[in-house]
This record gives sequence, C-alpha cells and structure tokens, in this order.
Amino acid sequence: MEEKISTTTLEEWLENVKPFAYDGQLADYIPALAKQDPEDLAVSIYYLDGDCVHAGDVESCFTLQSISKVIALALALIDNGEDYVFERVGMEPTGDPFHSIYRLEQHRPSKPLNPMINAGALAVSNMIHGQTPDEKVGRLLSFIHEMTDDHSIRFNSEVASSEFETAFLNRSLLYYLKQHKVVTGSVEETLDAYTKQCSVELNVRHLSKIGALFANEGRDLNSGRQIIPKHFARICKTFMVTCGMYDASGSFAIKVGIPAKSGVSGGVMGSLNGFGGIAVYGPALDSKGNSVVGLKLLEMLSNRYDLSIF
Ligand SMILES: NC(=O)CC[C@H](N)C(=O)O
Repeated sequence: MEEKISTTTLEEWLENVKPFAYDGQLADYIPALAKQDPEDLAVSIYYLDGDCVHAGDVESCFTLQSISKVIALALALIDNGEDYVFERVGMEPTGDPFHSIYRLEQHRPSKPLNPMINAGALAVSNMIHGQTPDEKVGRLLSFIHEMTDDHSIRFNSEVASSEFETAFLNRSLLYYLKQHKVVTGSVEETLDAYTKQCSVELNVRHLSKIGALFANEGRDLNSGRQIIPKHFARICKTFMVTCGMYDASGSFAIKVGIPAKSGVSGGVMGSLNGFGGIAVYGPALDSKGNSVVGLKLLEMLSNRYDLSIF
C-alpha cells in the first residue's frame, strides 16, 4: 500500500462506526470492566517507518486482557524455547469460546489446544520465568516497556483484583491443568500472575506500536534491535490468524484478513507484515467477546486499503 491513511480519514471513519457501539455489551463478568465507558473509541496505526496516525480517545487507557496472551507467549518462548512450550500447549484452533473447559478432557495426554484460549494462556503464564507472581509480571512489564519505549506502563490493580476474586472458571482450568502436570506450583500464584498480566494498561498508540514490532519481525522500529526472535514473532502472528479472535477467527480471516488479537476490554491489536500495527479500542463487545466497533473498523480499513494477507 503506497498511500498512507490521514488523520482526517481515520476521524471520519471512527464517526461512521460509532453507532455500532450500541450493538454491543461491556464485559461485566469481570466487575471492574463494567465501569468502562461504552462510548470510548480510539484507533491508531503505526507504520513500519515510525509514522503514527491516530484518532478518537487516544489517551484512554484500557487493559490488555486476552491481547496479553500474545505478548506472554513471546516471552514464554524466549524463556523456555519452542519445544518446552509446545509440549504443554497445542497449536490448533478450537472453534470454542475462549473460556471453554470441555476439550481438555478430549485429548490424551491432556493439554490445552492453543495459547490463545484461557486454558493455554494460563499454562503459558505459568511458564514465564520468575520465582513469584510479581517477578513474572515485572518481567512481562519490562518486556512491554522495551516494546513500547514507555516505562510508565503498569497493571491496573483494581481490574486485576476484580478478576482474581471472581475467576472461578479460570481456577477450575488451572486445577485441571495441575492435575495433568501441564502447570506446576501454586494455582493461586499462577492466577495472580495471569490476572495481573491481563490487567496491564495502555492506550491504542502503545498497542499499535507493539503490533508494528511483531510486523517488523520482532525488531524495534527505531534501533532495529531484535526484541523478539523473528521465528517467535512469526509463531505469535500465526496464532493471531488461527485463534486470535476466539471462535470468530475464521470469519475474521475472511472478512478482514489481518493477523489480530482481541481482548474483552474491547481492544484489538493487528499486525501486518510490510505495513505495521493497527490498534482499535471500543469496549462494547459482540457475543463472542470481540469489540463491535473494532471489527467494523478493521473490516472497513482492510477492504478500502486491500490489507488482507490472503
Ligand atoms: N477474552 C479475554 O480477553 C479474556 C481475558 C480475561 N482476563 C479472562 O481470563 O477471562
């Protein structure tokens, strides 16, 4: 794509998709997320040459939720290598909701089908090196600081506690995984690290920069430093295509065709080789847990600028 998208165009498009926010619901199963403003909307595009255009409530911060699963996977691969990680977590999409438990019983030896569903992401969090949950989360935060070049990024402790206190299904998944030796150590400590990981808070500009770094084969856009090995960046982007939008990944691949990961806070991070990173925030979700406005905007951008990788 030669033509860059202008701020004015992005602003217009954001106005056009705004009404779709009323078709969605906030993720209130994590009580603190119900406090988000359903009308908050923002989009940011970070090109590989370092140019960034954005529109909407760019300073609005939101928590990563499931988008953190891609970043945690990159760190777990760096910490443990590919063989260790994929002995414990599979590579196949499920077609099930992200918190589904039922396929765990259908495979022997039992392991989560992929790192983008909660079962797989809990196992991945458990693999991140660190003696304590805070050490693991501290390492993940440093990794995010390196990727965004913003050392002020933290996790939101209210959102983390709110999820920790109500995450009975994630606890069940962890106990199951512990029984089958997919995870080690304390279930409560792994859940603590996972809920803090999901609560890392940033804005669309940060998120589009992370998407651009994945698109840039894991290299920092300014210094060219390899922050994620190219092969691991590729693994992460492939999971974004096959499982990044939960059980809507197939239709998203057809309609949009951009490797992307969503989270129940309403964020979506896209990563497009040869182009850069795209991030959208709109907290109203569809029935699968994807941002209604995010999907609509990405579909429009993809069609207009022919962005599909397929
Ligand atoms: N889909 C999501 O964003 C889910 C993340 C959330 N923290 C959970 O485990 O339920």
